[in-house]
Amino acid sequence: MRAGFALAGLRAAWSLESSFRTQVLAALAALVLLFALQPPVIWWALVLVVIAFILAAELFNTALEHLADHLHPEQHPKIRLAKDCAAAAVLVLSMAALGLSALMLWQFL
Ligand SMILES: Nc1ncnc2c1ncn2[C@@H]1O[C@H](COP(=O)(O)OP(=O)(O)OP(=O)(O)O)[C@@H](O)[C@H]1O
Repeated sequence: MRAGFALAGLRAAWSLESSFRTQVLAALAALVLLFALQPPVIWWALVLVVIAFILAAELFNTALEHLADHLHPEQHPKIRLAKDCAAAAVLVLSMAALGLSALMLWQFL
């Protein structure tokens, strides 16, 4: 079952990757902030989309790391490039989330 495989992926990322657990906790903190500030619905949509993008990027990052480590356990500059770019994707989205949080606090506090 497709959903079963996806849930297995979520469970694996949660148990293996501390960065995924950190991102999930940050997402929960963002939801608490939304409930506390009660901003207009567009802000809820923006925050939910950014949360989904970050968690999805983190899952792709985890998938790529595990695939690379399995297929090529030795050090290689191309593996470094692939892993660094995947990590950079998560960083870019995390910076967008920080900017969005700052804007929301500035607007509604
Ligand atoms: N096989 C490799 N060859 C070359 N460089 C590597 C290799 N594996 C890891 N690196 C370098 O080490 C960094 C960390 O890789 P690692 O697989 O340990 O990820 P991680 O520390 O688990 O990252 P994350 O916190 O995103 O899960 C990579 O971004 C890359 O620069």
